[in-house]
Amino acid sequence: MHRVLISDPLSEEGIKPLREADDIEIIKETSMSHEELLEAVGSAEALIVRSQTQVTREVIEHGTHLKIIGRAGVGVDNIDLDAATDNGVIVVNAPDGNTISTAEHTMAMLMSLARNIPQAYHQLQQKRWERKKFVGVELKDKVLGIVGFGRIGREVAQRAKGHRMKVVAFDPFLNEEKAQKAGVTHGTLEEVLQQADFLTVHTPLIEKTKHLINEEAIALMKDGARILNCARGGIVEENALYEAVKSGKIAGAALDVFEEEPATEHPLLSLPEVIATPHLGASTVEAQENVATDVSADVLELLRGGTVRNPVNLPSVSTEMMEKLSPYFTLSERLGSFVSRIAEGTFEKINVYYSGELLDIDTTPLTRIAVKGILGRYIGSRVNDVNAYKTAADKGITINEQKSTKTKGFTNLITVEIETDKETRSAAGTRLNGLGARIVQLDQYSIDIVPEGHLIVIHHTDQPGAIGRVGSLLAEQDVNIATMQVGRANEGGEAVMVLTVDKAIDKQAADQLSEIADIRQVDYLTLK
Ligand SMILES: NC(=O)C1=CN([C@@H]2O[C@H](COP(=O)(O)OP(=O)(O)OC[C@H]3O[C@@H](n4cnc5c(N)ncnc54)[C@H](O)[C@@H]3O)[C@@H](O)[C@H]2O)C=CC1
Ligand SMILES: O=C(O)C(=O)COP(=O)(O)O
Repeated sequence: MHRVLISDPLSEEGIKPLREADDIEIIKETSMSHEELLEAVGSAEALIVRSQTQVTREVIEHGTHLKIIGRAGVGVDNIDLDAATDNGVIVVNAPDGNTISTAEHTMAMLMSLARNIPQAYHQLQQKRWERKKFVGVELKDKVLGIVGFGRIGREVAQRAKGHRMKVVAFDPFLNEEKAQKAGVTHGTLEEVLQQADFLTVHTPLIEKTKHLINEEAIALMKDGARILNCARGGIVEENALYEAVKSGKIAGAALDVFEEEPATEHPLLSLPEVIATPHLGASTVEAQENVATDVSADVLELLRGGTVRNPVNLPSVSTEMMEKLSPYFTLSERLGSFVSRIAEGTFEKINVYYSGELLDIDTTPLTRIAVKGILGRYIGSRVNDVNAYKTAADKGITINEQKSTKTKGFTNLITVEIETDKETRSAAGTRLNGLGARIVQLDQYSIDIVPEGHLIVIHHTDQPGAIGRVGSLLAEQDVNIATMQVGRANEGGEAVMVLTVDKAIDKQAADQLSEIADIRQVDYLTLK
């Protein structure tokens, strides 16, 4: 008998297949204390949650029999994915089931915001017939700025077009062609901020999107613009939003989510221009049935020894293959992270070439992990070697894996290349006997760096003094250079410097480096 613990409210209709299974015992306890959860998870093979239960490392480690965590919804930011992976627990979610409901909720919030519906209703309840106070704005011909053009962002765009709004969207995976197909205008983040009358965010909450809409971003927006967040608390910085609404810079905001939930005492709720719902985006009969059905199917499948449809963290390689491939996993992922960091533009194609002793083995898992390294720049921990291909396909990125007999003198060589709408960039790496992994080529330049720690990649014109100026500027920042590799196409021509440094530099230091004469591009990253 497999024990399944359900710790958040889930649709009974959706979990019917689990209820009806002879080999499943369900424990549904939706108001457990932390201690009760720790105890209950101890005997469960599956844990199914929504956004409420915080599935921390402590919870996962108490789940000594846990095989799978099912998230009946999209965002997995309440689940410690690293801890799940470390403990061999597969995490699955339900990425499609609540898209429509959340898009519809966003539209409800957009219209309520434009017409002050909650505020006016509140006044009526106080027996006040207020008409002058609640003059709204039309949506027609207004610009809706969308940040994050994934499943929900795209659905919101379609509906906003129905209201004859102009939609301008930013997403690292969106280019002119895809935008045109969707009938929206493609913009940079700055352009979207500058043009939006209403701004709505639909990204995951990951390191890169935390406080994406902060004081600086809001300053770029039109005076009197309005902001919506029906994605995750923390994408819009709450203090910055509070100050902007208080000062009148932002005319109003609609929030379904907060950095800390429940958020009944939040200062934003004291502002009359702010309307809010208690994380209701996915709370419809239909969405709840969809996500519960999807997650139940995966849980049932896995507990019976099958494969899951919506894995979030699952590394699935046979033990035998693992032995051959494992020395190359880290190298592949880091090559992917490295190239993705230096490539500019919208990613369109990923090419991975293998040669030498990698010619005769199935390198697909390595390609997947290279793709994971690349997409991780934008999607964070939600992409893994299992879902990397699907995620790339969803984003319209083609993956091409090739075997090549060109070894360039190495016994094994992996080359990861990204084609964007602007350029093609590549890096090649090898494992040297006894010395570990090395990145040996960046575009046309031969280099030799260990792919770990803090790196700075500088593209410049080969001129006397350039290296010295970089060294001095980093010294001023108290950044110690551990190694430096320089490559150039020809004397006085295009050149590259790759530095490993003892501590990470920040954007400000990188900007200062870019201001040095003859320097064209500065990228910095940490490989770990
Ligand atoms: N309020 C609620 O009840 C619900 C909230 N959500 C939240 O909505 C969000 C979006 O969900 P989906 O559309 O289903 O996910 P999705 O994965 O289909 O789309 C997310 C998009 O954000 C983009 N993105 C990532 N980093 C970005 C950046 N720095 N700038 C711009 N775009 C970036 C990705 O490329 C992707 O296209 C998630 O945070 C999810 O948790 C989802 C369902 C219900
Ligand atoms: O699916 C998501 O990401 C959501 O935010 C929905 O959250 P919920 O399942 O309603 O607690």
